Amino acid sequence: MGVEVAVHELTKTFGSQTIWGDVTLTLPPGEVSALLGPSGTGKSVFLKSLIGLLKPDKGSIVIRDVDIARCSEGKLYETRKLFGVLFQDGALFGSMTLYDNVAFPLREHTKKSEREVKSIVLEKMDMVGLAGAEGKLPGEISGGMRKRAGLARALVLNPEIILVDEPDSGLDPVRTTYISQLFLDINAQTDATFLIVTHNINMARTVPDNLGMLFRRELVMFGPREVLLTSEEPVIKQFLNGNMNGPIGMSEEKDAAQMAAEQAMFAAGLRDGGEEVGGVPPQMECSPGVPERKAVERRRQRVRDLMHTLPDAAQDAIKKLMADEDEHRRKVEKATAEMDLDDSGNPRDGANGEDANNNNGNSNGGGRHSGAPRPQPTPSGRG
Ligand SMILES: Nc1ncnc2c1ncn2[C@@H]1O[C@H](COP(=O)(O)OP(=O)(O)OP(=O)(O)O)[C@@H](O)[C@H]1O
Repeated sequence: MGVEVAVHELTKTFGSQTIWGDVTLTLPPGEVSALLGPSGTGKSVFLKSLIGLLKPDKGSIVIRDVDIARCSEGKLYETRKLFGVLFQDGALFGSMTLYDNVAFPLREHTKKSEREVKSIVLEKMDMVGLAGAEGKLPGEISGGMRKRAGLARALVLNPEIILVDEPDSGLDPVRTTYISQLFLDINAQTDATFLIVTHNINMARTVPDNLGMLFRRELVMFGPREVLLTSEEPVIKQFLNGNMNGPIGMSEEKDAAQMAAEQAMFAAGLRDGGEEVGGVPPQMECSPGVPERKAVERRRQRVRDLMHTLPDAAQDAIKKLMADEDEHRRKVEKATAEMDLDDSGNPRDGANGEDANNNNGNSNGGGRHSGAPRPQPTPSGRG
């Protein structure tokens, strides 16, 4: 299972500029979390602080009992091996083939033979859907493929924490959805803890288990995604609706006087440019054939435990989604059972007992193409 990342009262400044202060959040092990925030609020600085590339001024980041905000260089080096990072453009070496790019961390940080390197590189390239493209140069492929190659490289050392910086930058909406599903597939196959920094509202609404937002030099909120998606907090509503009506301004936050003047204009009918996107959509699923994410059941338990601490609107949304999800599972199980029966209602060869379990429940298969594809009925309301 991925590891927990516990951030406590973290503060980062550059000179007299406080980027954010007293940030406290815990990335639950093996779950997918996303961090939102207007441009310049320090999301990338936060990612860099998590991997120890930037030193915070105050607070702690505890991973497996090591506080990487103040540990020795040796411990930091060791702890960094738990991380895989996908930078915005994939950060590939332009003169190397995709194969050599993906092999790079293995050749740099391990003593594996070229045969072992090849087996790992091919496995990870397959996981990200790039099998066959090993000989290409980064300049010969699309931006989306470069990101996937960067992801394959981030995976070769089997990271337990995967950080992703703005995966949607430069991608069209369809490719953004594909890469979002790839993150969930990889989460299912590795059970690694994910943190995705994004501006993409659709991704934020449908992909993560948990959602947070940075604004005005602080973490406005962090928790199960239903909490942010049902929040009445003006900055969160404004961001999720992508409109001009709220505290986020053109280049910085608005002051009270400007807010009041604008409110009057919006009330008088000035259009705010956004489109109201209310409610909590169902979470995206993994690709057919990929084992279920282990995080799903753990998160359910965790959310049930903290349910009483959540706002009413979030509780209602969680209960409804859980009921829908149960119904969806029942349909999938029924369809799977029907698929495993012949016309006379008898189990088909190999579809009984252990064999059937292996096909559906094998989480050690690694590749996204392993295991029999499962039917995936679409839950109601899914786009
Ligand atoms: N090494 C540095 N030295 C000084 N200031 C820095 C440094 N790195 C980042 N900053 C400042 O920190 C602030 C936050 O930057 P950051 O790139 O983390 O924002 P962001 O939220 O990721 O923005 P975007 O969404 O536009 O990528 C900016 O004002 C930036 O200029």
